Amino acid sequence: MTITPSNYLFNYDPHYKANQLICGYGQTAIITGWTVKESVARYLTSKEYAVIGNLYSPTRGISPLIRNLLANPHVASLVILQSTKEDQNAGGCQCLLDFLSKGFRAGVDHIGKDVWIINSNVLGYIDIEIPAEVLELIRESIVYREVESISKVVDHVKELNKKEKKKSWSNPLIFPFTETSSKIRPGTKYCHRIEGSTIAETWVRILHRIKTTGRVRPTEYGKWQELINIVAVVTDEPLDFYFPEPNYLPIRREFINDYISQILDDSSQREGIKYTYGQRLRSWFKKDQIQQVIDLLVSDINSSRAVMSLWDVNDYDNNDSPPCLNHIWIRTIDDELSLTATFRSNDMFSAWPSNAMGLRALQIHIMREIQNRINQKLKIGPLVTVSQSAHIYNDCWEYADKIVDAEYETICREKKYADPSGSYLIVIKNNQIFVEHITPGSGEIVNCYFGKSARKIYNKIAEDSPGIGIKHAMYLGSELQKAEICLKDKSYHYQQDKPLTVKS
Ligand SMILES: O=c1ccn([C@H]2C[C@H](O)[C@@H](COP(=O)(O)O)O2)c(=O)[nH]1
Repeated sequence: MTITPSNYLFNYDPHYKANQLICGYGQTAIITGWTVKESVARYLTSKEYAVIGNLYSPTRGISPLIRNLLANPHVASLVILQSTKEDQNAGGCQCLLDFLSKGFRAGVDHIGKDVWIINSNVLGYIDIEIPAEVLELIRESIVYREVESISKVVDHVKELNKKEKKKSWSNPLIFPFTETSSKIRPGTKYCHRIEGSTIAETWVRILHRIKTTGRVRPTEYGKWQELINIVAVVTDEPLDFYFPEPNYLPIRREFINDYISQILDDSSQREGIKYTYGQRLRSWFKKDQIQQVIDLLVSDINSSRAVMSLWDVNDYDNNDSPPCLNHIWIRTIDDELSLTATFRSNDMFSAWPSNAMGLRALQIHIMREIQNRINQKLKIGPLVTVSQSAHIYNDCWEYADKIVDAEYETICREKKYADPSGSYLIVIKNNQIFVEHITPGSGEIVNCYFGKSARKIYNKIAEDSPGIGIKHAMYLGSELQKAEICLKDKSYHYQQDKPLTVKS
């Protein structure tokens, strides 16, 4: 009896990101880049491929892919699909191709960890735990082809399946994987208000908050650390966007224009592309919602009906990847145009900075369009994002920690004096502690407190002004205690903001 090639079955056994892969029984691994993997799988039978999976990031995605291939040495060929703008921006597939054709060298990643760096114009890393000779073995043993459309993937895979089956090029090889753990402090689970002047600053504060108090929980993608409802308020992102020097954000300025177009511009439905936010906003519901909001606010700048919706109730039934960004509200107050957006689920490490920049671009666009049509000067107000599941995936924990270690202290050191809750002037008068509460900037007196006990006064202030800044509250506690000491021990003289001095 002759055995036809299709009778051979190989079991693909994924060791990493198993639930993100479509596994089959053939010898060809298909890497779909940013194209939805199911849109390739539907044209093939499971005997025709070994595995089908996405490759998003050259720094984080190539290592698990190579580890899985080493654990499955029956894979003889790779078909690498690069067909979307996102593939060009992220460069994952290009970097993988460069690994195969140009190799790699020893180096360190941007947090100082030893890694293999791929010889490519795109920055890509491979875990140092995989020995160099093993990486050379995989480069010599696997054949590969780059293709630019789903139909070409299918044709090529079918062609490969006509050929003789190949012998495995090695025994399965598995290498250790160092997973970083997290020391978590107690903290509230729900609703965190995090404010920063720029997207970059706010991002570092978000990373710090999730890494220190977020709950670690399993998800279908592996582990992540999560807080529920992070309300991020970006107060002063400049119109041309701030990128720190050196840039510690996970995005580059060149990437942002393409991303902005995904939020601002309509796009037609294409196989393999999930959706774009622009499409949801401009045409999905047969209305241009961005234009609706502009028209509404031109006719009534105070309207509280400026809502854009991206969530379609049908997403429950027929969308494997329903939009993470769900609602956007525009609201003007004191001539400031603010934008608030809600996300059902938000990857705060890899996605939030570009999400925030895209939304800021939308906010600027809407403000300028309204400005052009009305006789009223508008200012750009804050950008607010509400992320219901605000999470960081475990493969980013180490990077997140390094960024927090490098940047958080510096950011916190920048003094911000203006507490929107106002200021407090403390003196000793008539043998009592006397406190005046004044408005920020204009300094009008709105309330006063007096008594002999610091504790009673600060408790009352905390009850009256629960929105007071945390550092401001701590400062007031220590100032009031100093005043109480001076009241009790007449040899000391009290002066706000000055060290305790003995009266001469
Ligand atoms: O604009 C986006 C699109 C996706 N994601 C992240 C959130 C989740 O980590 C993942 C989507 O997974 P699901 O919730 O759809 O399973 O992608 C974002 O943060 N922002």
